[in-house]
Amino acid sequence: MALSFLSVSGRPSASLISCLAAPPAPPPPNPNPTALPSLTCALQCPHFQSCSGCTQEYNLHRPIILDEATDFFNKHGVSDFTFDTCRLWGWRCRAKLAVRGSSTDPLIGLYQEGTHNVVDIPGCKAHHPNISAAVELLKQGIAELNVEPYDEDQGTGELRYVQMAVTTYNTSLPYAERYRNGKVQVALVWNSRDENSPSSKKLNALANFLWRYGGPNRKVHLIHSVWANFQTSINNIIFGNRWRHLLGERDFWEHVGGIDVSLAPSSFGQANTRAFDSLLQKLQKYVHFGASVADLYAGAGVIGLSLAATRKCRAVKCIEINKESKLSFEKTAERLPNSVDSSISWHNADTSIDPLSWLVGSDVVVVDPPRKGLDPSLLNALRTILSVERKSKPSESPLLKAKDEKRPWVLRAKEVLVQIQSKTTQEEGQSLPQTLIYISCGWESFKEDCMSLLSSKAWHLDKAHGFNFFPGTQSIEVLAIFKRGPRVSLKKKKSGKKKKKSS
Ligand SMILES: C[S@@+](CC[C@H](N)C(=O)[O-])C[C@H]1O[C@@H](n2cnc3c(N)ncnc32)[C@H](O)[C@@H]1O
Repeated sequence: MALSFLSVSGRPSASLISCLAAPPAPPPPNPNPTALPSLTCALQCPHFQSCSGCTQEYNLHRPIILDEATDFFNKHGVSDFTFDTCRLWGWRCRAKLAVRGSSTDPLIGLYQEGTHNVVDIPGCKAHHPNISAAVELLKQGIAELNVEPYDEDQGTGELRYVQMAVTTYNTSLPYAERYRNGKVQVALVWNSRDENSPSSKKLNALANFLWRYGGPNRKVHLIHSVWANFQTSINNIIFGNRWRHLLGERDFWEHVGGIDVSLAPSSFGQANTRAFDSLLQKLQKYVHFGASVADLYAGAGVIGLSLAATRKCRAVKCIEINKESKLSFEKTAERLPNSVDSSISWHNADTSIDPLSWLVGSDVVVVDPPRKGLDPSLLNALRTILSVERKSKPSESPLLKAKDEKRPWVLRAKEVLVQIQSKTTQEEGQSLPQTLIYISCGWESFKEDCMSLLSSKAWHLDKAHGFNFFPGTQSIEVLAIFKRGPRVSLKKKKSGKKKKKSS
């Protein structure tokens, strides 16, 4: 269904760009063709009132905050903000679901708003359809094998949560069929310390059940692999530290941003694969060929490595706090085309510790923080970047200071865990970034960080784009491009040129 470019009278409007937006069932015929396309972009989900996942039922192509975002960017100098409506249904390729109820009547879904009551959500309109199919299969396995869902009050039971992730990477299928035929990596969060506990027999039986009825020997091959995670803590943290691969392919590949990407179940992965791909393609245009890039809050380094491959970056440095992402980074880096000749590194570090040291030597810094936004120390380093540059005599450069660092805990935090050298020698420069690319899933924190950056006068907003990463919710994903220093108005630019000519 093609969505038109809409404008709301009396206010600047975002250009709406539509991509594949297939409804779950054919929409009812529209008796009034002049009416707004609200009904054709409706969620049509029976769980809407009870499940906390979606908060917007109509106009999925126009999240409620879109007008506010358009106004905000316009006020800050970006009059051509665009919004990509993306896929409206079946977009979620990664879901973490609670397992509660009883073995005869298991509930697998999200909490009801403000409670810890789990709402069962068969046929959820946001989930990739194969996640829903895998959940149904899991329920059958739970009932048949008498698996006890977790009881939060008592701390008893066996299965606490399940994470389902869909890979649409299947090069043996034509591109148009890959999404529909995605396979599901199932990670079962088991209420025991490790695989040696007495209940492990049941865990293995459940994994075998999924494999027998959803694995490669079935007409429809649904299950990609089965993993176990062991978690006994009584807090709300979903995953424990111990992971075990049980069945199926160990490696989970996806293709986004022009590269093959490996994602372990323990690493961060974007929920909306197709929308993320659109964002990466847009982002690449803002990075010049041969740039040196710092990718902060990097996860498994998907953004940095995609830039290394598509923008022939001189250097890419990824900084991530979760050490579980290291293996996925290494696998992805190994699969980069041979033509990639960047100096690439992945650091298991906290961006908020000595953040300036991560910025030095990069032309472009990409930040993709969690919903709460930038760490205050990083925000401060970005705000004061001009003064650091001005004050720095060559002998006092931030880079040299970083090299003189002696504090063992700071040195430990900066340890390079993965290093791939470029074939041609690349000297790390001492420059500070001229471009800041901010990717945000938290609109409120983004606004605050953005205003703080602009008020410092160290940066101005150059471009901004929105992506419908979470249709049916209040959230959008923002890609904002900041450039160093104050905005140079077009008038000034023109008069500057004239002066040059006449002199
Ligand atoms: C929104 S995710 C983005 C991941 C990655 N850019 C991607 O698109 O796959 C945010 C990431 O920041 C990491 N993170 C959170 N706080 C951090 C910190 N203080 N320093 C470094 N990484 C951090 C999280 O572990 C997570 O992987």
